[in-house]
This record gives sequence, C-alpha cells and structure tokens, in this order.
Amino acid sequence: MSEQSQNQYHHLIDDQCQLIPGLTNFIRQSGLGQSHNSYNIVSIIGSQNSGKSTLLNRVFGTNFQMLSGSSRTQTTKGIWVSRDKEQNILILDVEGSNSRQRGKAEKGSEFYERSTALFALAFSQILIINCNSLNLGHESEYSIIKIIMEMNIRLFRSDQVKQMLIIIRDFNDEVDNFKEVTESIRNEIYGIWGEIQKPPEFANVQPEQIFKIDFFTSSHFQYQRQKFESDMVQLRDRFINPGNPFNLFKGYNYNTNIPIEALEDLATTLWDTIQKNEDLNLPNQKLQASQVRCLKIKDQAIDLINQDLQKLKQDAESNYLTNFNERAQNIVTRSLHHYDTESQYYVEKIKLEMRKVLNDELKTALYPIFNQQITSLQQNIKNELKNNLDALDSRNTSFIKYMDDLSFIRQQIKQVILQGLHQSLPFNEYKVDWEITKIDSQLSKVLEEIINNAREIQFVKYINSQEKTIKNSIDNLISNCFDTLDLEFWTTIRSGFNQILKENETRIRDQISQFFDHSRVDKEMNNIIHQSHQFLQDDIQKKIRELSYYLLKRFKRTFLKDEKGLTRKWKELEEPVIQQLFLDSRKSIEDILQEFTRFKVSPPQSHQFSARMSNMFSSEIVGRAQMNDEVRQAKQSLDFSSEDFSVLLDTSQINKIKQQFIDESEEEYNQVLRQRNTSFNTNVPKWMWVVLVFFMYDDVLRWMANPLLLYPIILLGSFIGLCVATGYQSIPKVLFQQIFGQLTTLLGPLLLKIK
Ligand SMILES: Nc1nc2c(ncn2[C@@H]2O[C@H](COP(=O)(O)OP(=O)(O)OP(=O)(O)O)[C@@H](O)[C@H]2O)c(=O)[nH]1
Repeated sequence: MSEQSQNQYHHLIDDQCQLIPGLTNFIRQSGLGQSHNSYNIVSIIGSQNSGKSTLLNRVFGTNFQMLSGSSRTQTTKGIWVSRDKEQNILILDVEGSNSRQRGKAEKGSEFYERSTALFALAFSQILIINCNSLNLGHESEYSIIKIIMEMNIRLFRSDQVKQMLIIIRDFNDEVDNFKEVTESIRNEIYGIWGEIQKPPEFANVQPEQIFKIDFFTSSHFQYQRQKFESDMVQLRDRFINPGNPFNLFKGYNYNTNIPIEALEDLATTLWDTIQKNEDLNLPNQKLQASQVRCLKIKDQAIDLINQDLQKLKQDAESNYLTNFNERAQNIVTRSLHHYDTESQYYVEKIKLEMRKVLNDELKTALYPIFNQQITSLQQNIKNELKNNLDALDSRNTSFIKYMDDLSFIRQQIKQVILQGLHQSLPFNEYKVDWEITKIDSQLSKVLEEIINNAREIQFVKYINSQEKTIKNSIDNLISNCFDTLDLEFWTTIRSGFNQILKENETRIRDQISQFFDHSRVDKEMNNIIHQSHQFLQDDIQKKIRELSYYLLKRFKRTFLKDEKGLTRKWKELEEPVIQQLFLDSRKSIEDILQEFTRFKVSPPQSHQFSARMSNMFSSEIVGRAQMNDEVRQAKQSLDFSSEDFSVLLDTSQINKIKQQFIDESEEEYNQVLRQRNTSFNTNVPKWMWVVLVFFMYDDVLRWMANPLLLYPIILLGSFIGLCVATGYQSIPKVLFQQIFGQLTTLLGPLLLKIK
C-alpha cells in the first residue's frame, strides 16, 4: 500500500492473528475522534476475490485495494479499517474466506476465518455478507453463515439484534426472481439454524429473534456496468439517508455504543476473547472496554494535576498555607472536571464507580499534604501562643489583668484553630475521613495545656506574693507582740493573726474565684491558711530563741521606767520600795514566761468555710444525727482545746531561761542600787567647787574666745531659748538630765578615785 493510502486505513488484525495497536490514532486522524457514541460500524465478509473491496469503495468512498486485471492472488489480508468519506461510519474489510494462501497459517485457515468473521459480527452493527449469484446454494457460501450463527449463540447476550445484509452480486433480474431467490436463501438460513447445535434455552428461539436479515442485489459488474454503478449509489443511500425507507441504521440505539475512543480497547478485548475461544458476552465486553477507558481517563485526570499536587506538597512542607483548601479544591475540581468531560459517554454505572475511585485517590494523595499542613498549623498555634504569652509576661500586669488577657488570648487562638481547620479542609465531605473533629480536639488540647500551664504559673506567682504579704504582716505582728510582751500575748497574737487572715482571705478569694472553681478556691485558701499558720509558728519559734532578751527588755521597761515611761528617780526612792518594785516586775515577767510553755494558736479554718460551718451548726435542720463527717471534723477543729496546743518550751528550757532572767534582772537591780547610793555631786565638798572655779575661770574665758566652742554654745543657748519660748522647756531639761546623769555615772567613780 502506498504511503498516501496508509493514512486512510488502519491494519487492525494482521494475517498472523495479531491485533495491531493504533485504531484510536486512526480514528483521530481520520476526523472521527469527536463523534463520541454517534457512529456506525459496517463490516464485510465473503469469499476471496468476490468483489468486497470494489463494493466498499463504491458505497463508502473508501480506497481499499482491489484486485486488478486477471491476477487471482489475495489482496486483503487480515482486517483493514477505513471510514466513510462523509459519514461517521467505520468500515471493516475482512480477508476473504476460502483463502488458498492461508492454508499454511499456524492455527489453520478455518480458525482464522471463523475468528475474523466472528470479530466482524461482534464489532459491527451491520455485517455485509458478500455472495455471488453463481455460487448461491453452494455449501461453501453457507458455511460462513452457519459458523456465524453457531458462534452468535455464544453472543446471545448481545445488546441488539444482529443485522446482516446479504448482497447478491451479478444478479440478473431478467433471469432470476428476487423474491424467490431471497426466500430460498432465507429458508436455507433457517434450515441451517435448525441444524446447528444449540443450548437448550435456544431450542424454541426463532432465528429472526437473533438476526435481522436484509437482501440487496447488484447487477453484473462487467456486463451491466452502468446499472451496477447505479445499484451502488442506491445501496449508499440506504446507509446514509435516514429518510430512505430501507435505511439500514433505522431504529439503531446509539446509547449501546461505547464512546469511539474506547473502540480500540473493545477491539482488543474482543479479539483476545475470540483467540482464547472463550464465551463472548458483548454487553460485558463493552462494559469491560468502558472500564478500561474510564480507568485510563481517571489516570489522565490524576496526571493532569500531578504537577500541582507536587507543588502543593513542596509548599506545605516549607510553610503553613492559608489557601490550602482553595488550592486543594482547585486540584480536585480540575481533575474531576477532566474526568467528567472525557467519560460522559460511558456507561453511567462504570463512570460513577471510576469517579469514586478517582475522588478517593485524590483524597488519599492530598491526605499526607493535609497532615503536613496540620503539623504546620499546630506549630503556628504554639508559636503564636508563645509570642502572646511572652508579650503578656513582659507587660508585668496584675493577676486579674493577666488572667483576663489570658482568656482573651485563649479565645483568639481558638479562632486561629477554627480558621486553620477551615483553611485546611478542601471539602466538607472529607471531614469524617480526615478526622477533623479529632484534630480539632487535639489542637484545643494543646491550647488548653499551654494556657493552663500559664494560668498555673501565674497563679503560683500570685499565691506566693500573697503569702509574702501575709508573712510580712505576721512578722510585724510577732515583732510587736514580743516588743510589748505581756500576759495578753496569745490573745493579741490570735486576734491579730485572725484579722490578717480575714482581710487577706476576703481579698484573695474575691480575686481568684473569678478564674477558678469553688473547690479549687477552697483548697488554695486552706493551703494559704495552713501556710500562714506555719509562718506564725516559725516566727514565734525564731523569736523564742531570743526570749531572754525580750524578757529582760520588758523587765527593764517595768522596773526602770515609771507608768509614764520616764526613768525612775532612784535617789528619791527608799531601798525597800525599790526592792518591791524589782520583785513585782520580776514576778510579772516570770508569769509572762509561763505563757511560752505551749503554742496557743490553733490551726485556723478558712473564714468563709468556718462561717458556713457555724451556720450549719446553728441551723436546726442539721440535727446531731444528721451531721456528716465533714461537718463533725470542722466542728472539732473549732472546738480546739488548750490541751491540743503543741509544746513550745519544756520545763527545763523554761527553768534555764528563768534562771538567766533572774541573774540578769538581779544585775539590773544591783546596778540601780549602786546608782542610788552613789552620788557624785553631793559627796564633793563645796569649797572644792570654789577652788575649781577659781582656777578655771580665766581658762574658760580663753576657751570662749575660740569660735569652735563659742558657736556651739550660742547654738545650744538658742535651742534652749526656743524650747522655753515655745513651751517645750522639758525637752532641754530631760536632755540635760540624761547627759549629766551619764557623765556623772561615767566620770563620778574616776573622780572619786582621784579624791
Ligand atoms: N463478476 C464480478 N466481478 C467483480 C465484481 N466486483 C468486482 N469484481 C472483480 O473481482 C475481482 C476482485 O475484486 P476485489 O474487489 O479485489 O475482491 P475482494 O473480494 O476484495 O478480494 P480479496 O480482498 O482478495 O478477497 C476484481 O478483478 C474485480 O474487478 C462483481 O460484482 N462481479
């Protein structure tokens, strides 16, 4: 065949029983690619050199090679495909039967003839059986029809009645009666139908239920050439003119056609099945071809978006993508759109099944990228939380403001999670498979953990600072009580401590109950109260180590000072009075010391808790019998008796401190006595003062000339004058007495020694 004519044909099956790929290409190149399922297929079978190619070329405008001159060699080998010059009709020219050249083929000529004829019957809508009027009635002419009928029983699940057009060539209507001839052939065929072995279910089936047989006669090719050509034109009209009452495609259901681009798959499947000599089931074969095609279209639809998918993957690996859903949607939509467009003419069921497969594959391909996106989202959330918390920490705000800001941040991040999930979910239908609810709760869990952690840290800081405040107040209370030791020591401590707790508890409760639940607040308050009680114990224990110092200090204040706090004038007091004063003071201190045998502050309850308990005790509703364990315990703690107080100082420690105090207080007493009995200025004779003034006066005048002495004296004089003028003359008097008294104490003994 020349190169030019090669383009108008496709050699579908060669003479070695091989199906040659390229039918789809041929369909495209011959301009049938867009005909979808509105096309027809016409095949021709018949004896070798019976003028098949000649007929096809005349009727369909094809250019099949014809035998020229007197050569009787075979021109058509295997099956060749061409198309009608105008219409969407594919034409199959099948190698002639009774081929002498095929005798040596591998599986034999009979197998080959049967296979190609069966293929032509199964593949096409109209099978032309080319007969010569001269051969009619010959066994060889009917053998092919017999074979087709037999084989067609195996095609009984065909989707349409098979249409056969028997063309009787070289028909001479002057000699032969068309009606008689065709009736005779029809009877012959029905006779064959009766002869062939059929499965039981075909026993009562009439051949016309399976075959539609039409006849056409053509005039003698050589002797009635003009008429022959006119017959060919008429025959063409039956194929192409829908208005022709003998139109051969009338009533054909094009929906049973698979799309033309799947024909190659169908041809391959059919030929394989025929070659394996398996049962044919045309609708199934068509479904199979549809399946193969839909699978290919599905693969194309994946290939189409593969590059974008890879790009999305790369981008998602390096960053969180705010437009992930849009990009994923675009990928899926584009892929499905391609699939829908390309598969629209295929069997609905198969089309939908494969669409689901495509959808699943797209979802599966997107899932790891989605996972990456969620990992980035989680990281983003953590980073954003960290930045927000760092900023909040750096603002150094109050506890309440911090907690308010924290809950604002929590709300904000919740929004970020919602938005992130929205941005990462391309379709709502993916929600379940991609476990969005689970991811949402995981991300929320991460958020809650970080927020709770920050809350707890801030809470601990707050509690610590509050405990510090309480501790300072307790420190002050204890210091004051030790500075002013008296028999009311424990009462003062208890009421002071109670007051501190009450004030702080109200404040702390108010603040923390805005952010923590009732039981947590109660628990923390009890801890604070317990801790405060511990502070109190520790503070008192610490001070107790210096108890001797505080007792002596207290003793001095009672013994050395009068009720107004002024230093006693010992010289004005008689010794027995002083002794009595000493003994009284000592006794009171010894009494105070006895107070330190036990720690007399019971572990307190939360004020609000106690108040609740008290209310409950006073309530008549709660009878003793109804009192539950909690109430009973609380009541016991309120009834704390002195027996329960812990030991502070044992008897030996008390005795030791007492002894030390007695020694030190006696030393003080003796010193007072010495002071009383030692009078420097009264023991000095008056004449001695006169002599002293006589020898000193000129020196005094000389000292006065020195400004370092004169100015302090003037300043001192002015100060005394100012105090007198403003009515505070007692100030210089007291100062003078103090200074003079000290000087006398220091210098008196020295001067006495000199004397
Ligand atoms: N008597 C007669 N001869 C014809 C007719 N049509 C064609 N021929 C001749 O028959 C010979 C074979 O024609 P082809 O058209 O090549 O026959 P064919 O059946 O395609 O041949 P193969 O493909 O080799 O089987 C040629 O010499 C034609 O001129 C016809 O209607 N009657």
